[in-house]
Amino acid sequence: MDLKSLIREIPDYPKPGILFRDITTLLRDRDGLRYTIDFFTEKCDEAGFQADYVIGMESRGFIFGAPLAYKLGAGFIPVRKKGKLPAAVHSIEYELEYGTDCLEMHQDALHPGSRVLIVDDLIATGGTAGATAKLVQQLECELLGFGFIIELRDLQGRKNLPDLPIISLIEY
Ligand SMILES: O=P(O)(O)OC[C@H]1O[C@H](OP(=O)(O)OP(=O)(O)O)[C@H](O)[C@@H]1O
Ligand SMILES: Nc1ncnc2[nH]cnc12
Repeated sequence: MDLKSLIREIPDYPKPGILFRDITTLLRDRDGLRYTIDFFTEKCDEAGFQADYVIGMESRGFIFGAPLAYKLGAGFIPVRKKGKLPAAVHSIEYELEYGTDCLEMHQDALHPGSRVLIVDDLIATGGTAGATAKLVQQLECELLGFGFIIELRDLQGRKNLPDLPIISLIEY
């Protein structure tokens, strides 16, 4: 399936100079959504990811992370923007393609030795995924790799990630 044809492009959103890759047009397409999750699962199986947990980052990472966790037989752990999680958290600040932000994860969500896969809709600069990787690695977990629906190659986000397998379904 031509997944690229289901991604809408919005110039100058949310700031001038940013070409926003809008996944809502993929999500509303029933065949596209099913194909995306099934294809993502297949790629994770091919990569040999045997995850105990899929971690997804707020908010678009939730949309793909939770169904992927279901398909892989893993649990799902949300990493949220500052102040959204109710129990004690670990926090980390990071830079976005268009700003800075802070991510948090519950302190008791992971235990040393947990096998973890980090999933998001898109990697741009790699700031979000890189910060999440640091959170996970501080907890002595086994980070298996990363999965993205979209990778913006020009921004070289991979440079901000540890040297681990990376899956991306669509590249620009
Ligand atoms: O590789 P990076 O440069 O870090 O950019 C990628 C991140 O930016 C977007 O999230 P955003 O923070 O806009 O939040 P949202 O998912 O709530 O829209 C996207 O969903 C990724 O999480
Ligand atoms: N160009 C882009 N399109 C959609 N989401 C993004 N997150 C960071 N950069 C983005």
